[in-house]
Amino acid sequence: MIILALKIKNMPINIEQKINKLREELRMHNYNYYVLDNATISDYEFDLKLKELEKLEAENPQFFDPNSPTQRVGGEITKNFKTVEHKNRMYSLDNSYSKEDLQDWEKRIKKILETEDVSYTCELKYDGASINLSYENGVLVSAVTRGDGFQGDEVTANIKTIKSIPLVLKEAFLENFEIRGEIILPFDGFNKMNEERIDIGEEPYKNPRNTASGSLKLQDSSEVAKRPLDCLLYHIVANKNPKATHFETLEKARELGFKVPNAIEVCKSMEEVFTFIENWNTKRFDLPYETDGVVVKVNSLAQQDELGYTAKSPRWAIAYKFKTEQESTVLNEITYQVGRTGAITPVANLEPVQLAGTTVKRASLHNADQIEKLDIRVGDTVFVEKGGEIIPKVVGVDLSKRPSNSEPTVYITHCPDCNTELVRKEGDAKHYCPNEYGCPTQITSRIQHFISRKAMDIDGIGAETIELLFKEGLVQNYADLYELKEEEIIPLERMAEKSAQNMIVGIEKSKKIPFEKVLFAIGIRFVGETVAKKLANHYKNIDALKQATFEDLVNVDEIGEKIAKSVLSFFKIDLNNQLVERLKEYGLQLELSEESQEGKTEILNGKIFVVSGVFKIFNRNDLKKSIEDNGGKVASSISKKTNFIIAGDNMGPSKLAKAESLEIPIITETDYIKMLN
Ligand SMILES: NC(=O)c1ccc[n+]([C@@H]2O[C@H](COP(=O)([O-])OP(=O)(O)OC[C@H]3O[C@@H](n4cnc5c(N)ncnc54)[C@H](O)[C@@H]3O)[C@@H](O)[C@H]2O)c1
Ligand SMILES: [Zn+2]
Repeated sequence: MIILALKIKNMPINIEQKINKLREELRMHNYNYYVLDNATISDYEFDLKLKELEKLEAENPQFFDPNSPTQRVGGEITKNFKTVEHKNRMYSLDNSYSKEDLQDWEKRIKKILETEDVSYTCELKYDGASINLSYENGVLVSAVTRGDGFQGDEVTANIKTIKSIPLVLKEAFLENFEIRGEIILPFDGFNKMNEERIDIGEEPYKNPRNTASGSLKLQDSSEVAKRPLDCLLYHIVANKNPKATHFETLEKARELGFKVPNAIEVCKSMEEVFTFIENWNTKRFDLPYETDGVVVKVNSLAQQDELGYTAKSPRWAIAYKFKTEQESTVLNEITYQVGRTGAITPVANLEPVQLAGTTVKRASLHNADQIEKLDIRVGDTVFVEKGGEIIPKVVGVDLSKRPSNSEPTVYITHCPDCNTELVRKEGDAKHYCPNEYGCPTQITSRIQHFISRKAMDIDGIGAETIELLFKEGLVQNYADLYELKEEEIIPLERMAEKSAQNMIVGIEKSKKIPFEKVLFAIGIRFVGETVAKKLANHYKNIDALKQATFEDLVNVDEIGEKIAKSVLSFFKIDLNNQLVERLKEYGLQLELSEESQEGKTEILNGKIFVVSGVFKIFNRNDLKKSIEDNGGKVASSISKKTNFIIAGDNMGPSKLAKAESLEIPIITETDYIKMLN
């Protein structure tokens, strides 16, 4: 008896605790996902937990809390932007994973509407970050993120860098309205950004969605402008919408100049909705961007009004989530690749398996932590997923199929290539081979980088030829290329007189490649194409760059501490200096050419400018370019060395105070133009 009473007494407390624990957990995941753009569990796992909480709350209404993650849109506002209240709330969407869920939804809405006569629009669910654009008299006036649904971050300046978003509409449409869409990063652009990151030895970005969302939160719009973001629109909010249906409204949006994808259909029944879903479940892999489901919406706007909203989502819409393309297969072997910067990447060699239309044999295992976290072992049956990334990834292990003699994976301690002991810096997920100048793969990858299209663009030599030349002892570094002789090359495997000649011609031609590309080619870590261009324009020749101090470097516009340190350590190494001197002797361009100086003047003669605020005549980047083209230099922050500050509207108060205390003249853009004339 006593035991029973205790049990009954304890039960509600347990459920309450369980509910609170789930709420806590979900709040943490929301924070990781929306604020840090770095989720630590899969969306599917997240959705399961949310559904579990929904169920517990429905069964135990006494624990209702308006602040529960089931009652609120998951996002948050950040402190880095102006917080703006939404005129019309922004909602999330209810999720479903099965046809039954959709049929239940249909029943619910038909019951509320008291009619069988409902048609739907089906759209794809674009995977990015939601945005609300406000137009007044045909002009874009603000762009705000969803935030917590009530208020969001005002990111107008960043949004204006996205070329497909019309700043002024083709025709007037209502006095004012809002249009909502998804900021996405197409696969192409995402993969290109990652190639560049890998190129300079940075960890690649995880996935397009996080990267798109993270890009919106960058403080520097010129950085955002470099990212190939796009915006797909799906909803107009207007007081006096002249259209009667959602579909017609979207057509109108398209006419106004917005990018509204074509994969939209009006469906007269759930059967037609299912057909749309099935079609796009496979066709979506041909799209240039990521989609994670289909959004089904009641087409009639009058019916939408009648249905209204729950605390979190419209009743008139529901998302159907695609299942991620996943297959299981056997992991035969783990091999380790050495990158140009010495970074080690573990690779899963798989029993070939068909996945999303391609045969997959290899998949990325990321790093030692990932292998340990998932306890991945050779012989395991593993789950492989393919997203928009070039290389598929292993996401889990089917433990029920683990062989009884399986052994935990022991990560390598020494370089598979040169046997040097690997190192791991604090805060870095990857292991590195520190033998930068002796490790064969690092040597050949550096030469391969040197000849690559974006660098010296040497025709007639490919990556394999470099390996061959290295193996044969003909080149040890990129400078050796310029000593190669035809008669040395001809006897090599798979070489003929013609190909040897082509190589020599290609190498000779590369002597004309401009300085900024040479600077990129010599492979200073973190100096990518853009940074190389910046440094070349600022320092004009390699010797000036070599003499730059840390303070000089970090004061160059857009050059941070990491790059500055890397430049300094590159020139601390004798071998690098010897190579650079040799390149100079061979006649490579180690200073800006006269041609690239054309149209440029020396009027500003080394004067250092700091640019601050928003400008009317120039856009910020053009202003900086103009300063550099006329012999001036642009610095990132105000110091004693600054000669002038060109101030636009909204110059930051701390900059203003600093300028005044150092008595540095503050001029307008008009003053600047006068200075040039
Ligand atoms: N893994 C994690 O830790 C974690 C944490 C939080 C949230 N999540 C995931 O995020 C999702 C929840 O995020 P959410 O609240 O933004 O909901 P959601 O992304 O599932 O759906 C709502 C959003 O879909 C977007 N959308 C795209 N195409 C659309 C279209 N054609 N029509 C209308 N809207 C369209 C809109 O921006 C809208 O705000 C869930 O899938 C969840 O799994 C994951
Ligand atoms: Zn090595």
